[in-house]
Amino acid sequence: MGFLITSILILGATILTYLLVRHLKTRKALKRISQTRNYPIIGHALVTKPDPVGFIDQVNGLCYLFPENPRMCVLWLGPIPIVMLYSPQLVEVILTSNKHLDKGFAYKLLEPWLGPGLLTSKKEAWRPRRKLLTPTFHLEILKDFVPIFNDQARILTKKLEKYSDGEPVEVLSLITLCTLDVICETSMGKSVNAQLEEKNNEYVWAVHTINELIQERTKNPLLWNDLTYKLFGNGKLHQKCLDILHSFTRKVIDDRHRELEQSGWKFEGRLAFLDLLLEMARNGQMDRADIQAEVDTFMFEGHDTTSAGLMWALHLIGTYPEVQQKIHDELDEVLGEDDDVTVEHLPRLKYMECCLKESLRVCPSVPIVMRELATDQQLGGVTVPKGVHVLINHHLVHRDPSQWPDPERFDPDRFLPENAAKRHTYSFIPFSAGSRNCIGQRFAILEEKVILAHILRRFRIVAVEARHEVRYKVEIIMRPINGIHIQFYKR
Ligand code: HEM
Repeated sequence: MGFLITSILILGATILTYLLVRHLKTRKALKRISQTRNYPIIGHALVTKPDPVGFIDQVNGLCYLFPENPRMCVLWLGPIPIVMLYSPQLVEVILTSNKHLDKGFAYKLLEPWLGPGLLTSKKEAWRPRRKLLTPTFHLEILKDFVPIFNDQARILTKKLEKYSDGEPVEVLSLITLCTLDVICETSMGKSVNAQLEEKNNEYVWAVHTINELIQERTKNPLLWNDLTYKLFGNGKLHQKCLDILHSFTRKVIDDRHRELEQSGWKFEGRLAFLDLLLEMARNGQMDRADIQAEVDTFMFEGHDTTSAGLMWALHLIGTYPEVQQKIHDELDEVLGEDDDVTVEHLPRLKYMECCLKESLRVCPSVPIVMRELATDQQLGGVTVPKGVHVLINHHLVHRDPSQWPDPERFDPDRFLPENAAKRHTYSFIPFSAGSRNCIGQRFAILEEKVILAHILRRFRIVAVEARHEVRYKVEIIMRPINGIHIQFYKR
């Protein structure tokens, strides 16, 4: 017995010594990168702000403490270092690399929800899956979705008409139901009528709640273990969200599967993304768990990102009447009396596209992404060791003053071709970049253009909150703390 206890103690001491030596080695390697005062093992724990707003202010504030090139610094989440990059040059090194394609620990916390789907999977599993799914987002396929974007946008504007006397409306919840209907109908081939059912949508509630829980858990390494999370964290609420999210998507898959079986697997008209997944499963290229993971991933990524993008665009356009006037003029000229926004109209809505891009620059729906270094990597003259996590901060890259003079100014003209051509390719990365970029970016821009066109051709909008009044939190998506309120006036 005594021998056993001594052996366990020696083993424990050896593991702890190994971890400590490794930790001290990493600290030494990262010493030359800018960082505020921190301590071995606990890192920045003594000064880390616990609330989501304070935390992101603190993270973004580092850029003002360390504004010079190479524009990188280190944050320590306890013993774990995160190297934050905020210059296009450094971001390019990581995003163009074919080695650093894994996402790292924060995405592990997404796995109970999104499984090993495209967003979270390791590069070995990701590569063939991405190859398989990329053609389903081909522009020719996306064009078929435009009538659905129109139908759902019409329902949204009809709902907004109720408020067209200038009563302030909290817009995120209304838009989210619209983008949820869009993703279900386009990609899953199934309408869920979220917009028409007035009751609170459980799925949307669960998406927002689980986002908050994951953000809170990411900051606290003590809660990364499932058991400690269940015992001391919000494990119960997390499980409740998972049950709601998975039963919603399971039903979407089962319903479609049943419909296809009943029709003898005859596909009529446009093939939905889910149809393709089910067909791949029939051909043995995927199993049921793979389908569930991809449906969960696309349902989430495909609606929550676009609704946040549209909300921020309305807030910014509603703040600048002169910008809005130009959009109104363009819409009148391009659409005339036409009710629908057609595939032919879309490329002609050039100024509106500049406004959407400028909104994504100022308020990127996905403000940060992470990568785990697969090998040692030179960054800003320092060798950052393999295994370290790199955080790419879109919010700050989009404010690099060498690329974006007066970065806080909202100026859609920055995206006119003659101005955009002068900038570094990686200075604007709302959809990330490189081979692991957003698969849905063209879908997102088309959808946002159609919905925005429907809203702005019918209404003049006014943002209730001034820009400096809006406090936001960063979960996976960037959201305002107290919502965004807009007044709508019929044109
Ligand atoms: C304004 C809208 C959107 C924004 C700002 C956005 C942004 C992003 C970003 C930054 C990433 C990289 C994430 C990372 O590296 O961790 C990403 C990945 C992804 N996005 Fe989007 N996205 C949007 C819309 C969409 C839509 C509409 C879909 C689907 C219909 C979608 C599906 C995905 C998927 C599946 C990935 C993972 C891709 C991969 O790893 O291969 N996104 N998105």
